Amino acid sequence: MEVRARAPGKIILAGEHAVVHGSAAVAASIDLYTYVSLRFPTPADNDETLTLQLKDVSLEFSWPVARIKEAFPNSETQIPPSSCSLETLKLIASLVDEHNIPEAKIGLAAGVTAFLWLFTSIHGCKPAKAVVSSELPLGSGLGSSAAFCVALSAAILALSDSVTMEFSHQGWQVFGENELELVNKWAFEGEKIIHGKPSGIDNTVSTYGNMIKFKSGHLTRLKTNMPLKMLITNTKVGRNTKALVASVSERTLRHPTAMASVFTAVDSISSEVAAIIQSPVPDDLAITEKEEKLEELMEMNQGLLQCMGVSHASIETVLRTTLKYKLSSKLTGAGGGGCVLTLLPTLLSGTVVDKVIAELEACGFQCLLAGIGGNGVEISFSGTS
Ligand SMILES: Nc1ncnc2c1ncn2[C@@H]1O[C@H](COP(=O)(O)OP(=O)(O)O)[C@@H](O)[C@H]1O
Ligand SMILES: C[C@@](O)(CCOP(=O)(O)O)CC(=O)O
Ligand SMILES: [Mg+2]
Repeated sequence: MEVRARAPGKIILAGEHAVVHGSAAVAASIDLYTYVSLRFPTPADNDETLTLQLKDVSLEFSWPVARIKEAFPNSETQIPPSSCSLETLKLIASLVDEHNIPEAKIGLAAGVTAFLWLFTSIHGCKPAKAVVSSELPLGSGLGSSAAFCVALSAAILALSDSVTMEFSHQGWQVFGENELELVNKWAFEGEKIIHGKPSGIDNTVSTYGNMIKFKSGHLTRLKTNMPLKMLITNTKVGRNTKALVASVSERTLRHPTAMASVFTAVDSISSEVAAIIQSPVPDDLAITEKEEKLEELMEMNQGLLQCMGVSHASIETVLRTTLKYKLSSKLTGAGGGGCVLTLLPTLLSGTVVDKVIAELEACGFQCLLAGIGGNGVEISFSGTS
């Protein structure tokens, strides 16, 4: 039997980085997904390897199960989810190192390590093949790392004894609440391996979908009927979330009082964004007023992200370009390059949208309009057991 899982990427409307330090943040899922298919070989396959195929980067990693047992002698299935100790991380890293990942793609090692930790923790040392592909740009602020961990955790758990719910064998299906909680906890452990110190917002919004407020590990699901359209501009400047999160923590150590004020300001912005998004929208005038408030809050949040040191020349170019059309923007995700959000007001003409996209693309950026607030992780079965 083969299981497929798909988990969405996300945008952060307010509060990135500050959320790692206890402030509130608001995020929404987007309709771009990471897909994982997982199957166990049949006896006829005579396959004794654990394989991870990463289609987006055209790499495949395969280990004989005996080699994993040898490198990792104390591996045991973990119930409930637990963190990967430093010692185990080193053992897994030695398995990943055997594959000589090209230097330019070294950021992938953390993802491969997360896979090995999630798989062996849930299934032990067993042959299997996982195939990953994504519609998300990797390392761009749209939460590819979280979607990777959520889709992997969902697929791995779906074929484990930890999930006992009955599934029909047709189309994409959602897990029950208990299963979602388990997927989210495991995915968080994977994100820890990739991000170092994640807040948990990315894996949570990828698991549950829709729009959420997140503070100190606590999730509030937001209900909204406000139409929200965002242009996503990928500067295509590569960066690494782990390094950016660490740089904000270092600045916080150097300037604890000033940074505490920055984080408090972001907390208020996120709470206001959540309140605006949730309040009823009786008419077009009310929508315009709300959009104007959101635009101002996005600009304020961007200013504070600059204070944290995570903006970038490419991000500033997007801000200046969109401002020419009186549109407000902020970086989304870890910054340092990556993606920028621009609010597209409901009454904005299509011609202006086309012009701003043309100007951004002429700078070498890539624009996309994704659907916001769809389902979280889903799974689908095929084949017979
Ligand atoms: N589809 C994928 N295939 C392989 N690795 C992936 C994939 N998606 C995410 N990753 C892992 O996540 C890392 C990117 O995560 P991160 O720096 O947090 O950026 P973001 O989450 O904003 O995309 C990659 O370097 C890789 O380790
Ligand atoms: C910077 C941060 O707030 C979001 C990172 O998102 P991304 O990996 O850049 O998509 C980190 C976190 O919350 O774990
Ligand atoms: Mg990430």
